[in-house]
Amino acid sequence: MDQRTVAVADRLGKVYGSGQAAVTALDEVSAQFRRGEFTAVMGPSGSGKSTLMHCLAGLDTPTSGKAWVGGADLGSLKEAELTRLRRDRIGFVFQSFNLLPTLTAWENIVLPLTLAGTKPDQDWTRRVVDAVGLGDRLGHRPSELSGGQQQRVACARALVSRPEIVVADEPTGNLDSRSGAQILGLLRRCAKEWGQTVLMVTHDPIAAGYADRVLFLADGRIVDEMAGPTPDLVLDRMRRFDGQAVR
Ligand SMILES: Nc1ncnc2c1ncn2[C@@H]1O[C@H](COP(=O)(O)OP(=O)(O)OP(=O)(O)O)[C@@H](O)[C@H]1O
Repeated sequence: MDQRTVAVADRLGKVYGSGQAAVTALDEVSAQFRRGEFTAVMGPSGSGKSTLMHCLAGLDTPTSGKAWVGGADLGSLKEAELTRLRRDRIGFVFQSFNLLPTLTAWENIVLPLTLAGTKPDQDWTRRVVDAVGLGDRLGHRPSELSGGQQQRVACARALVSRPEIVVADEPTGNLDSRSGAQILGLLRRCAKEWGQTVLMVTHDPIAAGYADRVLFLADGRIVDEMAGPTPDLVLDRMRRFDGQAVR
């Protein structure tokens, strides 16, 4: 294994339900994710993108195969160890922001530290807050912020504990293109400047163009990989998903 490998999917399989109702969401998916690498995961609806991310981030348990993070086999961890790993090593950004409405932007950002009972690393927190560029909006509640600003708060919250891995599930799905570009630029910076490993699910070829590589899933399998993606190349590849719905 490459020394820079931070996360590994090793023949991951996931079957939901059983018998006639069984759905194979992942079918022997193997992939490695390196430090400082920004990977986009694409594929038709239902191809297993979210399931793959959730298994890699310890939010879901695979039916077969293994997920490794930082040398730890997630399947061998006790629930408390898994919770700690998720808290300390993985930052999550979701399409729907998931901010707490009663807290200010600043309180939302430092919430993971408050819950963990740790003091913010002042220097790092300042860098994160500067990077998301919320300026004088830190005292506002989510309802007083635009969607783009809310997602920037969510990104800062994901980054404040300085995780090795940032997992983003359609982070720009609810944003206009300008706000989306700010989020994507920030995720790129996480990888290039701060050496974090970024995994992003997206349906958008423009978003995928910010990544270092794209993994294409179909029917729970990796069917292709593209290094140095551009929106045009990605769009081209998506059109070739035989007869499958492409959003
Ligand atoms: N909790 C669940 N119970 C049963 N089936 C599930 C569950 N979660 C996902 N699935 C099924 O597993 C398959 C893969 O789902 P997944 O959400 O990973 O796909 P996706 O590529 O992320 O889709 P989308 O782009 O629509 O979000 C789908 O057929 C889905 O219906």
